[in-house]
Amino acid sequence: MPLDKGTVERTWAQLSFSYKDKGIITTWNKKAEEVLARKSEDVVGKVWTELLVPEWISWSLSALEKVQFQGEEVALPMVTGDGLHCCVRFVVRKFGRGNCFLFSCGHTPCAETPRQWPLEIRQTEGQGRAAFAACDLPGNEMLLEEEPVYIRPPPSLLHGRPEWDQAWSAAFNQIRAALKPPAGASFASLPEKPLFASTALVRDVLGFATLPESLRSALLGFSFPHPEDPHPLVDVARQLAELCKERLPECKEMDVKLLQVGILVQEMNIFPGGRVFWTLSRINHSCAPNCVFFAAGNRWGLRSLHPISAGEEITISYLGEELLLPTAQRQWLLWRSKCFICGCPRCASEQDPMRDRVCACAGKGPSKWRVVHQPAVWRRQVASTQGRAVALLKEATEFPATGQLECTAEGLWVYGDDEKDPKKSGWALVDGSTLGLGRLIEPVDAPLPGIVDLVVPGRLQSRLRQKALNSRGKIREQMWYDREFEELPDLVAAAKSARGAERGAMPAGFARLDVSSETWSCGCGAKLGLHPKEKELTEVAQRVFAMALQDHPRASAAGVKGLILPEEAFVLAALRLADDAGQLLGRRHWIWQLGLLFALDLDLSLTRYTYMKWDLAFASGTVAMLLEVWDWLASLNLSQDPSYFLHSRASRLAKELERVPSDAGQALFRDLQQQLQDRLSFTPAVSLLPSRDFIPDTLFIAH
Ligand SMILES: C[S@@+](CC[C@H](N)C(=O)[O-])C[C@H]1O[C@@H](n2cnc3c(N)ncnc32)[C@H](O)[C@@H]1O
Repeated sequence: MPLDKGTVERTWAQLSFSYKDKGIITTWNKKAEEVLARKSEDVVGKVWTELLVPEWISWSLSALEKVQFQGEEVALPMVTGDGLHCCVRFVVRKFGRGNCFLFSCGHTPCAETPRQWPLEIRQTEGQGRAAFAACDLPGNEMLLEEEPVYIRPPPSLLHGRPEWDQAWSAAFNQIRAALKPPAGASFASLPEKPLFASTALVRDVLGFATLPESLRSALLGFSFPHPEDPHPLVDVARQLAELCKERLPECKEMDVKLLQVGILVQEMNIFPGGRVFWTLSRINHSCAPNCVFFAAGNRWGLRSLHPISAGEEITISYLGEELLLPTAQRQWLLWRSKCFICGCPRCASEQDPMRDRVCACAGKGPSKWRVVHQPAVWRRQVASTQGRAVALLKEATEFPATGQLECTAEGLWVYGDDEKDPKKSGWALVDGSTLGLGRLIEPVDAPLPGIVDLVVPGRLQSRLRQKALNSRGKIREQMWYDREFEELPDLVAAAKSARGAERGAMPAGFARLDVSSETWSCGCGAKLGLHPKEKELTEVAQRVFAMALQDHPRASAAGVKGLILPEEAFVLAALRLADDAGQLLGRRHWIWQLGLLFALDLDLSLTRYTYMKWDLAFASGTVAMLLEVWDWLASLNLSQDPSYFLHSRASRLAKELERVPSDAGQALFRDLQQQLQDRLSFTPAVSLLPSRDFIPDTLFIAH
């Protein structure tokens, strides 16, 4: 597809040479100077083949000879001014046998060794075109960089136009279509909601209508759903196209169907920041991708997450943190925004580990414990440090346990048995963190991972309330979440007691959702029915934890993007929701884990935007939450390293912790701090997901 010269000249590297004059370079623009680190004055007048990697000259010449039409692509390995190599992908414009114009549409990063263009685009069955590795590709490496072909006009384009009168608003607000999930989809039972027109779609229309003809036809070469497709977005695009044709001068002469397709093609292929890319926009989605889209300042590209074998499909994720949602929710989001039902290996799997749930069998603790605290620990009649002591166990003593566990505000307790003298049987505390001590006892066979139980399901909300909430004003109840779980005491008890067993890698006792039958099957042989409250909790949690919350007008006015200003009632209800889900479904369930992420972001925001100061106990809890989410992610075996989701949060927290005053309990805190540092020692391929900024209004008090 030919590209418009005027448009590409602005940003793309451009090289032209004269065939008549034996290949002498006649143009070399600023972008070419930047990509190939060669000044125009050093290049113009030279023969262009001098810029090719010597051993690839004849290969490059024959590749160029094979080009028949304007708009075809060719990848040429070139030497930069610094003596490095990169492979530049050019769109060819040939002008007879006189001159050859080449516009770059991407390049590999400069390196010592000659590079090959990493991928090829091929037609697939059922998923349109897709990208495949052209050779074996290394992991954790930049594969290519690109300039956008097209950028959607900014919101300012819409400011102050005479068309935005009452009649426009009335018609615009009428545009909607029912988001009816297709029958048989995993998300078919999710509630039906309308899809509305947005101002971003109006920008799509104006951007498309004002494009030069040749670039418009280039855009139409990207994928989009058929204009008669029953998808609600297609319907919304048609209604908006009709309105724009009627009301906007730029669209008066345009065909409605063309405007409709213009919206759809942008929506399907656009990347964050409203950019469409020549190559990146041909890459399909996977919920366990092998590459990531990379954006840093004015540079965009593709980075591999793992080594990729030649011929393997290259995939990226169109989702952000939503990757941490269960299958039905991910599929629903992708269907809503990109009009396809994802069938990637993660979605096609029979099981959904995001919905791991406790089975009563998981409540059994290890059967043999060893004292690791010096000089000794007490065993007590009841699970409380106030309880009467029944036995003193010296360091290194090993003792059998019944498997009974009890969770109290002081932490997890195990019931130790004394066969010779039953009077000495009793409860021992596992971790002394609430007393300013470290680990007291450890299982003999399966040491517990190093995380300390500082934040447990049921206590997330009270933790924040104690530390930072303003109790002066009466908090308005949130109507969207009112819990009624009293009818399920047994389950709560089972989930609570199972807490100790939920750690680290998934123990055999965990119930995993068998997607095909919508039941949980446990390693112990139990089959659990669909939890009646899970659906209800999921619906709310999806809104609260997994989707971008609305920008507050004040934040937008201040020009700050993505800020969230929650009401105190909202924050409390969100934490209560996580608490309930954690108690009912266990700590490995996604709602509890996303609740921890939410709470972590709140903590970071509170210390940034209020006068709240860290103290040792609170800061230890924040680190423990981060470490718990990290370990959960690691145990899920997603394609991304947990640091992908957590690195930027962890590094911000590590900096914050330097300000925490030291006092009693320091050993535990230092241990947590060290664990955080250890995880930060690995730099992720990209860290795309920074913490959310919550700007607490007047609702939080300073301590
Ligand atoms: C950015 S484009 C990707 C390239 C596109 N396949 C093409 O033919 O140019 C996004 C569109 O590709 C398709 N797509 C992407 N990932 C897919 C997947 N995992 N399964 C099915 N279709 C997918 C959908 O139609 C989606 O709207």
